[in-house]
Amino acid sequence: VSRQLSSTGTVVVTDPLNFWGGKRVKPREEKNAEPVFEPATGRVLCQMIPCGAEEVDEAIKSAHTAYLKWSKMAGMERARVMLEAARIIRERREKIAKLEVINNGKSITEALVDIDIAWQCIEYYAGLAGTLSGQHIQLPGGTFAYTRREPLGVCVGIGAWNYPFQIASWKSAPALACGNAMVFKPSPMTPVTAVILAEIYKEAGVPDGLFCVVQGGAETGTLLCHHPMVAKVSFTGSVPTGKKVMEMSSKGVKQVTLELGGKSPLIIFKDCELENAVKGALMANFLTQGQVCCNGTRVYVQREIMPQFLEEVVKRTKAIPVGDPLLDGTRMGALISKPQLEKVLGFVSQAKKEGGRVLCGGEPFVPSDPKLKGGYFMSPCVLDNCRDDMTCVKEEIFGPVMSVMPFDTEEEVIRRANNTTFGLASGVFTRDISRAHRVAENLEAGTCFINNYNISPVEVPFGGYKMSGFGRENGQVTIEYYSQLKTVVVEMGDVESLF
Ligand SMILES: NC(=O)C1=CN([C@@H]2O[C@H](COP(=O)(O)OP(=O)(O)OC[C@H]3O[C@@H](n4cnc5c(N)ncnc54)[C@H](O)[C@@H]3O)[C@@H](O)[C@H]2O)C=CC1
Ligand SMILES: C[N+](C)(C)CCCC(=O)O
Repeated sequence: VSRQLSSTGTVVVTDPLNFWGGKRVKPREEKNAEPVFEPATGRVLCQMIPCGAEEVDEAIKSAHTAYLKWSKMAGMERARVMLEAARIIRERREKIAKLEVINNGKSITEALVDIDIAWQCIEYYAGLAGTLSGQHIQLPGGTFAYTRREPLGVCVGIGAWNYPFQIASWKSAPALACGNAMVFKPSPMTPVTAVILAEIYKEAGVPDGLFCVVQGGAETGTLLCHHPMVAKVSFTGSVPTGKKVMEMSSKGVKQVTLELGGKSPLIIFKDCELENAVKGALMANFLTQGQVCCNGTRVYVQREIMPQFLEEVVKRTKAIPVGDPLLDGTRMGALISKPQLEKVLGFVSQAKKEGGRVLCGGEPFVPSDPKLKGGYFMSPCVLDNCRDDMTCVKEEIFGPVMSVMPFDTEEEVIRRANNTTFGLASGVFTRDISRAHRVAENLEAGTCFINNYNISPVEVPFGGYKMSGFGRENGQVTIEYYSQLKTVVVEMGDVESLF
């Protein structure tokens, strides 16, 4: 993609977006096609044509054929192929990031980070592929047992639209490292980059079919979850859909990993380093136009420093350059869709009705560039005067809206922070190290960031408590979620029969 071709408002994708058997596959029939929009312009970027039952079956069978070869390869050999895939992604990061921006609407600065995290994830699990092993257990009389760490088989990945390429990598890297194959279904709103990952794996040398991409929405997702040859489903998305995925998977007793939503608390104590706390609050709320599952959208600020905090956070929020996501200077692009923009703006008006005060933003934003007139932009919003019982504080907004609330004591703020059905992430800013670790211990969430927010090194496990899901992505522990133990018992004496 040349510089000219890849500017905002110019790209049209016509190549087939399905991938199995080692190549892109044209949809069998064009029916039920849905237009996919470029968020920054509102223009049609391509058509998403969902896969039906026969296509899903073909993809899964192709994955199974690849699994039979791949799972028999040495871990070190799988590692070599994965390292090559990571290298190719690194080499093409600009091109992939641009397509991600055109399809998703986030800024190029962020998309480049996403692509870097993607190859790092593949590199990390390549490093673990050669270390997979079991245990040797000694039993009386020289008899012994050993365990083997074996793959599960064909795994399904179902992704959300906020981190399309990164999610496909977070799911496929540990799956492939363990010897599994994966059939991945991107969100119907972001179908264009997963197939590039499939091509790169192929180029790096995986057996044909090892990483397949099927396009589609709920129906295709349902077919995947019900397919008898699928061993596991790893899902990223909303809580209601996650529940359905779990229910469907239960019919075939399939393993599930659920990365669901959140309404995470960020707690800022008066002894914090204020400038860092303000930066942390921005990182916790405004990445990817606020459409991030682990965002710290309930910002609790100790009363004494509330005025200084608000002044600084509002000043910086107003200064965020919103606009053409492909420009290097842009820090906030467009939301994923018109309905999503309307939904988020609806949360802001509801907050006003319930007594919230808009300190800045919260309005549709029309960039001066005429080609962006139809884009789904809004100005990032800070809401003050919020209470725990307000809709904007209870529900996941999935947009650039920060709700700020005062608190007085540590005990009080922990109780309020935990008063939610979600539990994905949390954060605390303080210079008191005992307090920091005590708060981290007492918060009911899968991650607690101390004196930062939303950094996600691939070495670190990521996942939810409570209704934010279970299972983990990233880190060594994820090997457990993509493998199973076989116990082999070896008798060295005679059989002592009871009969
Ligand atoms: N926490 C998170 O990471 C995310 C939260 N959301 C929230 O969910 C709202 C709705 O967004 P959606 O993209 O519609 O989320 P969703 O949870 O419905 O979709 C996520 C994925 O699941 C697939 N899917 C949908 N129904 C399915 C079914 N019955 N069986 C199998 N797969 C199915 C979708 O095609 C997509 O690939 C957003 O406005 C946002 O608030 C959305 C995406 C990610
Ligand atoms: C990369 N990070 C931590 C900002 C978000 C990743 C989780 C997600 O898929 O929303």
